[in-house]
Amino acid sequence: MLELVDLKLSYGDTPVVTGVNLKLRQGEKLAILGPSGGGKTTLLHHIYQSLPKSSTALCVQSKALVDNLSVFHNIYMGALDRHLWLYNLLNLVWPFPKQGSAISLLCQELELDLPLHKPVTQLSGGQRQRVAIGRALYQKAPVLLADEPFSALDGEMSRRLLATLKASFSTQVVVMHDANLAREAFDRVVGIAQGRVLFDLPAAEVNESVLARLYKQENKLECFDG
Ligand SMILES: Nc1ncnc2c1ncn2[C@@H]1O[C@H](COP(=O)(O)OP(=O)(O)OP(=O)(O)O)[C@@H](O)[C@H]1O
Repeated sequence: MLELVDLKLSYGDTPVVTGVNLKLRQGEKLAILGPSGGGKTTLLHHIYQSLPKSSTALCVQSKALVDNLSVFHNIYMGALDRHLWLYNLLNLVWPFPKQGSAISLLCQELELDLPLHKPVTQLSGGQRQRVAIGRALYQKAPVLLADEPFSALDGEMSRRLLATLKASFSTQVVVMHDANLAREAFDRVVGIAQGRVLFDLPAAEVNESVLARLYKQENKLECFDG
């Protein structure tokens, strides 16, 4: 579904991703791990640009929520492309019961016990993340690209929500910092540091030594395969 060959990305004259080769197959669930500043978000955005927008839900910190809108409106935005503009406009002004029930059910699934009309500015960081996940789920696209979607949630809730995502998105690329969760819930794990792919392994082969080498790459860069 996507093959990146010798990919290079930069901001202005500063290269941040170099020589990346990466294949993403349909139905695959891929986690991206690596030290801060290593190029994970930059790579994820490039992947988003390379895939058809109609089949891809993006859940990233920078494009998170519209602050002056409610939980309902922020989640409903995921479905804007499925309806005509007039339906969207009417529903945004005066939510239809059908959309209200569907979003209410989704919130229950996300363990969000909140009034749907509550402005998202009044939510905690973890609640906001779940609204953002709700919007991605409401888009009903087959592919999910997400950047640290659970960073503000506890480990157990993250596990439960990952199971929900697994059932809803056949293909996933998720940037995360929790290596245990990455190994448990994904098929493949890619390790990135200093803009390079240091390993690309089946999740079962990502052991402590592979992880230790990934996070100790400050001064030397060496690719390895476990
Ligand atoms: N808009 C930007 N303009 C210039 N440089 C940028 C920009 N965004 C990121 N960078 C730089 O590119 C490099 C890679 O950043 P990126 O956000 O992709 O890393 P990351 O692995 O996702 O980090 P983190 O885990 O901290 O989110 C960093 O050195 C960062 O400072």
